[in-house]
Amino acid sequence: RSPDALNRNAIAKDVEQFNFESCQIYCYGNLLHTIQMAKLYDDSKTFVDMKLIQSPAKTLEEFDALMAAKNNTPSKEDLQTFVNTYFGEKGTELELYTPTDWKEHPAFVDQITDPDLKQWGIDLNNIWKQLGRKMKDDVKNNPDYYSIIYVPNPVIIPGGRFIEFYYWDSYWIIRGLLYSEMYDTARGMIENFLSIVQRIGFIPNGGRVYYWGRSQMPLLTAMVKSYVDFTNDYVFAINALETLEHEFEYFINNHTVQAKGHDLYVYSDFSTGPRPESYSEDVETARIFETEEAKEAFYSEIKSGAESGMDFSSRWFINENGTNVGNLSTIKTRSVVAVDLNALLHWNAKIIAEFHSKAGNTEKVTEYETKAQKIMEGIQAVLWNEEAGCWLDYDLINEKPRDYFVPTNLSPLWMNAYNISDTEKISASVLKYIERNNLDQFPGGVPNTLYNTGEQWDMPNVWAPMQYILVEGLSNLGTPAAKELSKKWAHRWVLSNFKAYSDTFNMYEKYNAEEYGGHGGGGEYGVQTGFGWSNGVIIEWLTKHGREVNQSTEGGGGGAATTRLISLLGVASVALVAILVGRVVW
Ligand SMILES: OC[C@H]1O[C@H](O[C@H]2O[C@H](CO)[C@@H](O)[C@H](O)[C@H]2O)[C@H](O)[C@@H](O)[C@@H]1O
Repeated sequence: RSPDALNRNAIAKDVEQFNFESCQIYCYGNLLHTIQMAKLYDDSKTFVDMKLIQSPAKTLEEFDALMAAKNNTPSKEDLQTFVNTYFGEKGTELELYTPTDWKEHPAFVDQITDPDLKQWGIDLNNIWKQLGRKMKDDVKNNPDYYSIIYVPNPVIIPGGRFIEFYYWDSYWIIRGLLYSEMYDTARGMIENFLSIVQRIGFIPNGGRVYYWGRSQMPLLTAMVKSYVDFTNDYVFAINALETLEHEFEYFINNHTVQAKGHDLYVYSDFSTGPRPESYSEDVETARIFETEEAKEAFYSEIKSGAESGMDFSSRWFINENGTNVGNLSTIKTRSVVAVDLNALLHWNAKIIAEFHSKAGNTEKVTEYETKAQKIMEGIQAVLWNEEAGCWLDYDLINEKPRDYFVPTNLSPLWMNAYNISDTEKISASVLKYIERNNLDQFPGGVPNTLYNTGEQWDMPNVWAPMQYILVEGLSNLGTPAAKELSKKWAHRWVLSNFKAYSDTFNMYEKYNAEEYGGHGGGGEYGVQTGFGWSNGVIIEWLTKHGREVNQSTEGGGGGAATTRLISLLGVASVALVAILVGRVVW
């Protein structure tokens, strides 16, 4: 099927509401094109994060005047002068913010036995203060001067180049905050998202206008569920219901495809043009396409990949032979029915039904249970693969399952998108699938795919949210063998992240499956530190596993215990050298 078979009539009723004035500067148009193609900055995201000094209209007028004066061919210096004159520093719209509910010693720290890991838990809790941001009042008063989208409450950002909120990152950040007992900050972030759905109709990929037309994994409803599980505040959930339903409908209305007679869902973007934050990169990759139409289709595929959060990965490559061997120019995200998105929409419907049940709205309970059931039937009929013994993404172009490992293949376990009465059978098949793909062999965690393409969501990179999906999914499955593997992988992840932290005092956005304690790389920007979701997952697992995990337990290659021994040996040799030269060095 061609992606044009998507129901594009419904497009963008919501996207049309995305009428920020500053989009004329930051989302599309000649100014964006000219400045970004001049490559004034090493990271293309820098320019679109800079604030305007004049209004968008005045800036465009001045830009047109420059172009006219320079015969439409301004030099790089002319453009740099223009940017220096009409744009301010990036990131000045945000202030560092220490959340008022931050606690020095949250109770989770007392769950950790190993003294080094306990200190790490304290350090991670401290990092929330470094990642806290609040918007300056000027953003509220003059939103047209910024690419950042105004939100009323402080946020915790991922870190590094990611200085604004990101939608799916926030799920693991919010869970970490809840374990750190920062309930107000967590609720504030959820309220920001609710306000965005009320204003715009959907949640963009991240908190910038240039992410127009793409969302990310719809985890808002699950964020509310997490908050309720910690606080029992069902009134909050019930008050949010109308907005949660709206977001659910946004996905259903704009992401539906048909496969084997079932309605299923694909990641899909609705804007035009290259990604503003990676503009020249996309234009250059698109050079291979001859027509404007083909280039535009490529831009859509690429932005749909960003909507999935896995930007980028061989998971989305479909070449002419129908396999995943390829590169970014073969990206076909909109033709891949993604297991995670479907399981997540099923989960959304179930949670919305549960909140309606608390409110006593029986008709709505039936409505959402029915929606959940329909999605589940599609997942079972199209995505469950008896031969593989697991769920697999489905290729709409070649009408066949994609038998390539991605952690999201197991996401129905995490989101309970399977028939509980099949638990034993599913457990046996899924464990065989894990064995067949040798997924337990990696010292640094389970990689995102088994193919090394140089893209950041491929081998050997390994990501906290994906480890979370695997570990929590196996734990949910609940059979002794699945629980044992879940625990083993959780301990391995904690210890490997700890090794990286002990070596560098950094938490990374991604790690390296092949190297115990190694960080990730590849893709179009350097590895980032901070880092929101990595910290959130570790805080949750230190809480859940802190009594058992310690540096002498298996961490992949005997890692942490060996590291400790090596550092002790290191200290001993420094001492020996000091004695030999007759000086005391400490
Ligand atoms: O600028 C390139 C891309 O950066 C983002 O993607 C990556 O970081 C996000 C924040 O941690 C994360 O949510 C995403 O999964 C990462 O791949 C951004 O989301 C992309 O839209 C952007 O093109």
